[in-house]
Amino acid sequence: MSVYTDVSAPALAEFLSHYDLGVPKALEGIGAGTENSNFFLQTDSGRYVLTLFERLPAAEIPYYLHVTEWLSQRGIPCPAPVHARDGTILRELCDKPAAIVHCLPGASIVQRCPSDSEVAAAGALLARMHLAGADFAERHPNPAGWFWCQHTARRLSPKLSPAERALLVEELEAQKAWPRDKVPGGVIHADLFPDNVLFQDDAISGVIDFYYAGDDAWLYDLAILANAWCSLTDGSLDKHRAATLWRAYAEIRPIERAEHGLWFPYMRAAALRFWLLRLEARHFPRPGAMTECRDPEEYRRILACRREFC
Ligand SMILES: Nc1ncnc2c1ncn2[C@@H]1O[C@H](COP(=O)(O)OP(=O)(O)OP(=O)(O)O)[C@@H](O)[C@H]1O
Ligand SMILES: N[C@@H](CCO)C(=O)O
Repeated sequence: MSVYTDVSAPALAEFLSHYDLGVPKALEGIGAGTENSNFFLQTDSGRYVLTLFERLPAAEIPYYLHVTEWLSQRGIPCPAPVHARDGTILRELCDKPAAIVHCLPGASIVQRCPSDSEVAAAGALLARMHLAGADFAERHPNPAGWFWCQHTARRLSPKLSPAERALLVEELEAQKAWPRDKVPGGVIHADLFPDNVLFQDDAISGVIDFYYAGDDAWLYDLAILANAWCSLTDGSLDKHRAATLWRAYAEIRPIERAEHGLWFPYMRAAALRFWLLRLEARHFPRPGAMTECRDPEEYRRILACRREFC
């Protein structure tokens, strides 16, 4: 569970006095998620999500809120920020940057494999999101892109076992040659795992958690989905599900010839990135009241399996 900061009733009341959202009825900490403190906020005008940003510097947060506002205005079901009376979308609560966004209906898939139709829906939604974000003007390099991977690998190295360190060194050496800017790209979500997609009546009703979004290759975003939605327990790729994902995506954004040869390298690059992300969370944990740590081994296994393809 992840709620790093407790919000008292007086602090909430002061915060809400800047918004036209009516009287607060309930504030409930959300257990899922690892990065921020999230709360369902019920007021007499509706249901919202209150986020206190625990990791991101305040200066970077407006980008994420602008992206979701832009995409939601273009038909992507994502959490549009609520504007305070003075027009701002980012304020401060308990000495943390904080925002209120609209609460989306539906529930994510938990403790089961996504079905073919759910995988296809996720692929199609990702393609729509890429196209909807194509004209978004703010530039923001992928915060967990190649530069971050190299930096995090150096930071983690003394904490790793000899076998983990050897794997990391080999991967950095192999992956440094792969092109990252010669293929179509733009805003990518970069964390579209099943827990960040809400379904209602078999259709996607919400895409959440844009706090890793940034500019990168669109195919790399699809590779993140392939690992997250189409991996078996042993880390191997369910090729049937991956083909379903690819087809559904390509029907909406046809994949260019230059991208085809990068499909497997990008899955491997995406596996490395999430292995590092989880290792970082394990070896450099943030102090938190309730913290869920995801297993780095899952992504080490996925990485080991993707190495067999390229
Ligand atoms: N706009 C929203 N509408 C409905 N539910 C939401 C919304 N935002 C967040 N949630 C709920 O809160 C949970 C945690 O949110 P989120 O995934 O953004 O957490 P996080 O800590 O920011 O990130 P991460 O998943 O990367 O660790 C989600 O699983 C979902 O249940
Ligand atoms: N989706 C990431 C967590 C960061 O949002 C993971 O599964 O490691």
